[in-house]
This record gives sequence, C-alpha cells and structure tokens, in this order.
Amino acid sequence: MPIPALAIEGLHKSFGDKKALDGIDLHLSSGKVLALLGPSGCGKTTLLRCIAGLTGIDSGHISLNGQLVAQPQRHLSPNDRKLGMVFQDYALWPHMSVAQNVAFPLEMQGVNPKARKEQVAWALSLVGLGDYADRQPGSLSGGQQQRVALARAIVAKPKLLLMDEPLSNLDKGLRDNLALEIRALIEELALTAVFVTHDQHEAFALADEVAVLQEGRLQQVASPEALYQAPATPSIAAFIDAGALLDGHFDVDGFHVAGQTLRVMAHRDYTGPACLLLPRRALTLTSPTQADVIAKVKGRLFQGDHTALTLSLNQHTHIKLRVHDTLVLPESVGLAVDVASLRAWLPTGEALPCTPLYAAELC
Ligand SMILES: Nc1ncnc2c1ncn2[C@@H]1O[C@H](COP(=O)(O)OP(=O)(O)OP(=O)(O)O)[C@@H](O)[C@H]1O
Repeated sequence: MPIPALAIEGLHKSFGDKKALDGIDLHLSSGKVLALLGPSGCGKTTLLRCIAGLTGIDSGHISLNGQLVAQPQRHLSPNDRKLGMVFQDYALWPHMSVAQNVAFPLEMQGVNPKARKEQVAWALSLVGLGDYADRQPGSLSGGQQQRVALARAIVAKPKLLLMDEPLSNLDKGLRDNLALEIRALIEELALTAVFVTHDQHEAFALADEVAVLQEGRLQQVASPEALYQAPATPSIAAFIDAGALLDGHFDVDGFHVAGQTLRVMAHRDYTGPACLLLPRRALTLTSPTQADVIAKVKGRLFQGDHTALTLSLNQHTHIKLRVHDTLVLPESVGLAVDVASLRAWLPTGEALPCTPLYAAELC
C-alpha cells in the first residue's frame, strides 16, 4: 500500500477545559487536495496548525510521507516539515519586496543566490506576477498579495501545501478566480494540499476530499459529490445546504409532513418520527395536479440568470429552489419530487434507508 502523504491517528488537543480536537483519524494520499470544512470554532485551524507544527498535540500522532512529525514526546519544528503555508491575511513582510518575500524559504534552506533567483522567477511566473518582483506588498491588491503568498508557499516545492482560509479576505469575483487558479496550480505541480474553509462552495471547488468537522470531531470524509449527495447527518446536510430538512413521521402510507404525504417508505417498514432531506436537485416545479407536494411561494429574488425562490410547506420548513424561467408564479406551486434521492434519519441521528413506495409496491 502506498505511504499516505498525511496520516493522523487518534489526535487530541485541548486548550484548558476546551477540547479543540477530539480523536481525529485522517489519511490523505499524495497528489490529493483535502478541505477541512466546518463552522466557526469546530477546530479546523487547530488541526491545520497541528499538522504544520505550530501547535503541539496532547495525544495521538501525525506522519508526513511516512515520517513521524508529531506525538506527545516528539515535535518536529515547522521548518523541518517541508511544508508551504498560506494564511488568510497573506502574512507578507511589508518591508521586503515581492521577490524577497518569495525568496525567504529558500534563504532559510541555504539555497545559493543564483538558484534562488531562478526559483523565485519560476514561482512568480506561475502565479502571474512575473513583472512584480520589485514591488512592495503594500502596493498590491489583496488578490495579488495572496498570489505572492502562494508563490512563497510553493517556491521550495513543499511536500504538503497548507492553506488557512486562503480566499476569505477577497471579494467574491476575485475569490472565484483565485480558487480556479489555485486548483490549476495544484494540478500542474501535482501538489498535495490541505486547506481550511467554512465555505462549502470553496471546499467543493478546490478539494478532492472534504473532511467535515464539528465540535472537534470528524463527522464525514468524502468527495464533494458524495458529501453533497449523501450527507451522513442532518447537521452536515444543513451545514452544506444540501436541501430542505423536514421533520415528520413515517407510516404505511409514506412520510407525512405539514399535512402532506410523500410516497416513500422507510427501511423495514419503520413507522414513527424521522427527519427527511429533500435535496434541491430532487425537486422540479410542476402543475399542482401532478405534484408530490404543494408549497407556498414565500419569496422570489431575480438573480439575472435565475430566480431564487423561497418556498414553504409550513412555517418551519423553507425550501430554496432556483428556476431559470422568469415565471409569473401563483401563491402556491406544485413540486415533483424524485423520491429515489431522498435521505432520512431517525431522531437518534441514525441513517434510515428509504425507498419510493411505488418501487416497494412492485417488489
Ligand atoms: N490558543 C488557544 N487558546 C485557547 N483556546 C483556543 C486556542 N486556539 C483555539 N482555541 C479554541 O479551540 C476551539 C477551536 O478553535 P479553532 O480556531 O481551531 O476553530 P476554527 O474551526 O478554525 O474556527 P474559525 O473558523 O472561527 O477560525 C475554539 O473553541 C477556540 O476558542
């Protein structure tokens, strides 16, 4: 079996009484990009800092390319871990030129001036800043400063690139462009990378694997597609905005919510309360006579290429849906539901497989 680029086993880290990381096990193959995704305070930055060697660990261990770099009695310094790091606030030295900033990791490694100059020019051209070598960071835009930080992170050809919210200081248009550029750069250099984000779109755009953290624990590690299609828990589904979560109950007729019944049957004929995820991609507007559910139109926002609708089944249930025609909508609309893509959970949080009722009837 190939040696993973990153292997974390049984990692715990507390600050006083606060458990920031509570038993993390994580493996990342070489050449893959992992996003650490989760709400504020869930432990993302602490995990990244433990990998970088900026924070010591309480128990467990971390290996990089088969080399043990952290366990409670052993702590390899950040400089010896062969990493590149990009921070949210760029962390450039304002008194140094762009080229001097980028050259810094090479200087630390004792690379000779001629090779240094060549490698700096290579890194700056990769991030599209070949003509900016002599500028001061303060004279650059936020996006350009983050590109300088990226050039500095890759100039020494690190074994692992770590990025802490690399795009969150930039405005939306710039963020999307830089996300694309970072992804292209990672592919071109076949880098292995771990980055922290609280934004699922950023995680989906950049990562091969997404690790969802909540309260210091890893809840799910999956590809963006698998995570979106099959979130492991209702709270993950809510966090990644996978669709509408409906509290209702199953019986032999289907799933009942807000006085309506969806034709879906729970595993082993379970009857009782459950939470059902109605993914957005499972819904299409249809005429009320052909609809699986009827929803009230609560709001509509014209967004240029689409209209964002807010629909509701009752006062607790809001469904967000994009439609591409600028329709004049009545107060209520019909929704056809692709019942095969629904997901359900018991009140205990345990996943509850379910099948369309018509399929069950045919069996
Ligand atoms: N140096 C520290 N001293 C004390 N508590 C800390 C320290 N660093 C982190 N924590 C606590 O550990 C928990 C995890 O923090 P962390 O910064 O890793 O979360 P995060 O998911 O990165 O959050 P954010 O997205 O807001 O940056 C939080 O409760 C935080 O207050």
